[in-house]
This record gives sequence, C-alpha cells and structure tokens, in this order.
Amino acid sequence: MNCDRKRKFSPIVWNAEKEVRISSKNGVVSMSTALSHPKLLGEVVSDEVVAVHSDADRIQCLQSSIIESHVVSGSAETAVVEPPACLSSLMPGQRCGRSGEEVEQLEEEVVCSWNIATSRWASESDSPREKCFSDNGNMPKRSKMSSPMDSPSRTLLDGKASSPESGEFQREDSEGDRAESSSGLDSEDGNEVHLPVESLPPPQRSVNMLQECRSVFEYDRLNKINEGAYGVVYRARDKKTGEIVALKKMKMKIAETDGFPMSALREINILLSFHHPSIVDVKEVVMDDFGTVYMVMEYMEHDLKRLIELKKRSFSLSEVKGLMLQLLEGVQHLHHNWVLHRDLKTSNLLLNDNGELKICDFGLSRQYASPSKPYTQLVVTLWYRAPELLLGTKQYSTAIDMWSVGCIMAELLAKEPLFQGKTELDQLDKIFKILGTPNKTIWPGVSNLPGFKANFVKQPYNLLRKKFPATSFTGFPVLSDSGFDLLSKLLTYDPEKRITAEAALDHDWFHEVPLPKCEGFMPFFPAQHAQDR
Ligand SMILES: Nc1ncnc2c1ncn2[C@@H]1O[C@H](COP(=O)(O)OP(=O)(O)OP(=O)(O)O)[C@@H](O)[C@H]1O
Repeated sequence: MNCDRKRKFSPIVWNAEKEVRISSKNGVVSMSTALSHPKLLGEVVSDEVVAVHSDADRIQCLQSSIIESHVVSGSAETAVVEPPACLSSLMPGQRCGRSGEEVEQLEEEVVCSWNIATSRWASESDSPREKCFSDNGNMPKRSKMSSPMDSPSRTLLDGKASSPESGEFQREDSEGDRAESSSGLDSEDGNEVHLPVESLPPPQRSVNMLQECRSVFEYDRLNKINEGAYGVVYRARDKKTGEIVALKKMKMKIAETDGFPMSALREINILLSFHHPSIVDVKEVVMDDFGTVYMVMEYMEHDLKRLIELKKRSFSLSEVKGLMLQLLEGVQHLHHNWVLHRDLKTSNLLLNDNGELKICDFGLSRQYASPSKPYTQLVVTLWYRAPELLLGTKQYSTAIDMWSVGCIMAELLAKEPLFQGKTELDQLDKIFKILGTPNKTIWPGVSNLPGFKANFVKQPYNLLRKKFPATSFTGFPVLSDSGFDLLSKLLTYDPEKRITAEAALDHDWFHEVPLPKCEGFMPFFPAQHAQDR
C-alpha cells in the first residue's frame, strides 16, 4: 500500500489488538481508548469557545480535556464520546447552549493529549540532520536529534505499525498489559462494549496537569516580546530558578467570563503533549488572580520573519538546508502524530542562540482523522495558504502544511515571501502567475472545487525556475536542480501529489554540497531586545 496515502488518510495507528470490556453503565474510558476506536474517532472544531464559569471550572476543564477521562456510552455500534465532565456539567442539559449538531462537533473536537502522546510507534532516527556538517566539514559536537524519531516507513517495514485500514494488529504482551492497566478498564458490570485498544507505548512525556496550577507571580515579567491574534508573549524570569522563559498570555476572544477559547485549549493541549527538538517546549501552564491563563514556554531569541527582514544578506544555502531540515523534522513529527499545524509561516518559526529552530503557535492546529468530514477553511495566513484552501476545499490534510513549507523555503532563499496576495483571489492570481494556471491534467478534480472558475486567467507556463535559477548574475537566489526539484515538489498543485515531510527529509538536496549546516554552527544573530543582552 502506498505509504503516503496511508499516512494521510488513516484515522489512527493501531499497534495492537486487545479486547477490553467496558461497562457502558460506568462507561469511563480514557480518551486514548476512545479515540483509538474508529467508531469513536471524531474530528476537531472550528474556533469554538467552551463555556466555563469560574477559574476552578476553567482549570478543571483544562485538566479534564488535557489529560483524560471521557465517557463512552452505548454499544460498540453506537458509542458516543462525551465531552470532559467540566464541559457538559457547566450547561446541564443544553451543554453550552449549542444545538445537537454543534455539540456533536465540539465533542468530536476535544483533543486528547494521550492520543497524541501514545498513538505512535517509535523507531530509530535516520534523519539527514545527523549527517549534517559544519562549514569546515567537521561533524558538529552536538546533535539535537539524538532522541529516537518516528519513522513511518521504517515502522512499516518493521511491521510494527498498522492502521485500522490495514487490519493488521500486532500485540506485544507487555505493552498490552500496560494499556489495560493504564486505562483502568476492568469493569465487568452492565452492558459491555468490546473495544480493541491500542497497546500504549510509553508516552512521549508525562503530563500531570492535575498538579496544582502555579501562579504567574512565580515569574518576573521582563518585557513584551510580541503580540499575535491569540496572545501576548512576554519574556519573563522564573523567580526560583532564574531561568528565562516566554510567557504567552492566552487572549480571551470574548468577555473572559464567557469562556476559555477552544483555540487556546487546543494549543496548550498539543504543546504539552509534544516533546520534540523542533517544537517549542511548554513547561507549564500558570494563572493570575483573574483566571487568565499563561503558557510558560522555553524562551527563543528570534523568529525567522524578523531575522529575514533584518538580515542584510539572505541565508546561505547550507543555512537554508539546516533550517529546512529542522522544520521538516518538526512537521514530520506533527503529521505522524495526526496533527495539522495549519498556520506555518516564518513568524511561527523560532530560532534560539543555539541555532535551533522550533515551531510555535499551535492556536490553529488540530488533530485530524477521517477525510470525510469538512474542516474549517479559515486557516493558514494568506501568503502561505495552499491553493486547495484558496479554492474552497473543505477536505484537506497534511499537504496544506507542506505547501506552507514550500513558501517558507522560497522565502528563506529569496529573503521575501513568494506569493504576497492581498485577498484570496489576488493570492490565487499571484500563484498562477508564477506556477501557471492549474488544469485537470496536472490537478485532477481542480475544476470541482467550489472556488474554481473557468474564466481564471490562463497562464500556461511555470515560471518558478526564473525566480530560482541554477546560475544567476541578476541577484536571484541560485538553486541547484536538486533544490529546485524539492521546491517544485513542495509547491505542487495537486495535494495528492505534493511531497510529504518524510519524503522531503529524504530528498537528495540535503545530501548534496553544500551540506546542511548544523544548528551548533548557525550564525549568531544580534539580540532582538536590548534587555536580552
Ligand atoms: N517561546 C517563545 N520565545 C520567544 N518568542 C516567542 C515565543 N513564542 C512566541 N514568541 C513570539 O511571539 C509571537 C507571537 O506568538 P504566537 O504566534 O504564539 O502568538 P499568536 O497570538 O498565536 O500569533 P498569530 O497572530 O500569528 O496567530 C511570535 O511570532 C514570536 O515572535
């Protein structure tokens, strides 16, 4: 079976088959169990607001949805995942005052860290980053890829991973036992539901949100770093340890008493459950006296957007390769854990003084599953938005992030965003002018997309190579055939044919000289804030 298709469209990975008996009377299962059942597997929401009435509720809500128990009722045929207790109990009967359909969608959107953390298999890294070199050809002293990475192709070859579609279930007794005990599902009474449970590999990270949430006053606020649509980010110092951190104050979209935004819940949940060198680390969640929630993150000195703007010359080819590798490894990790970032852009890529690139801002990210349900279209900042989104598709998957990665690669090389549209139509126009107008031959099904118009301006040629020539005396960024091949594969119209993160990581460009620069050898950039020095 084609590995890429499988990764894109399989709802979840099953590592083992294990029957457990669940009482629908008590009905409590861990979300990992619930989500590992294809019938229970749902999809996530748009940017909904979950109603919570007090700080206690709010934190309880965070805890419930971040960690665990969800209620499953009914038979295996009709089982329904109910939202965390705090969500349903807040609005008894009407559950947040939504229509049944809305509630159903919201319930399905509850993101589960256990699922993220445990729905994976693990295998040794064969990342090209391990092979990257410094300018002088020496192997770097440190490599951040020393920890095992997911590798679906390896796993598939090993036969340890399978999806529900494949119907292959592996069983390892020790893991199976752990699954059983960790889900605590030994109930014998009532109507029993038989659910296969994936055997749980050790979580990537143990998240204990049930600990008391610390106060933001444990930190000294130093200066404001930046402000985005979803939060204000401050530089701060841990009073106890002296450690410098970034504090993201989560913005309430509406009056704070009305609720905690789902986007914030989703971001906290996803970031807390991930621990990867290319994904910004969230240390804890703290609150102030007014119940405002802050995410405490590792502090990163720069973001790529600002660096590109400030840098007099563009990044060298080996620097671009090094950054691209780090980015692709982060994206690969997300996609392998069934998470779409949905807002990859240079301002969401942070760089620290060790030359480490990390993806931040998971406010729009979501877990994905079956392609049959529509997702919200209002995702991805315009300049990085994939053509299928611009043309109104409601069914999309990992390919949308890969288009954004293509735009980022072009921007790193050229020092300016590739397609700078002002409106959605203008964005399409800008893309068509460079890549040519798509047609049924190169993108079957394009004419069926809601936004496709037969009267789009016909631009029959792909002019991308002119912007990234093999040799240049005109100041255009030079790109070898191999580099251009990768860029073209990232900026492929048909999402089905667009390269995956895994395949991109394996691309020849990363093995050709100049070799990717390792993070330890990236240049040192001046501090963004005077206070940082
Ligand atoms: N861990 C961090 N360390 C240093 N700076 C950070 C960190 N996280 C975020 N920032 C800075 O804050 C900015 C905004 O952060 P973030 O993107 O998470 O907020 P947002 O409100 O979700 O933004 P957006 O409007 O792009 O969705 C980033 O572009 C970056 O400059």
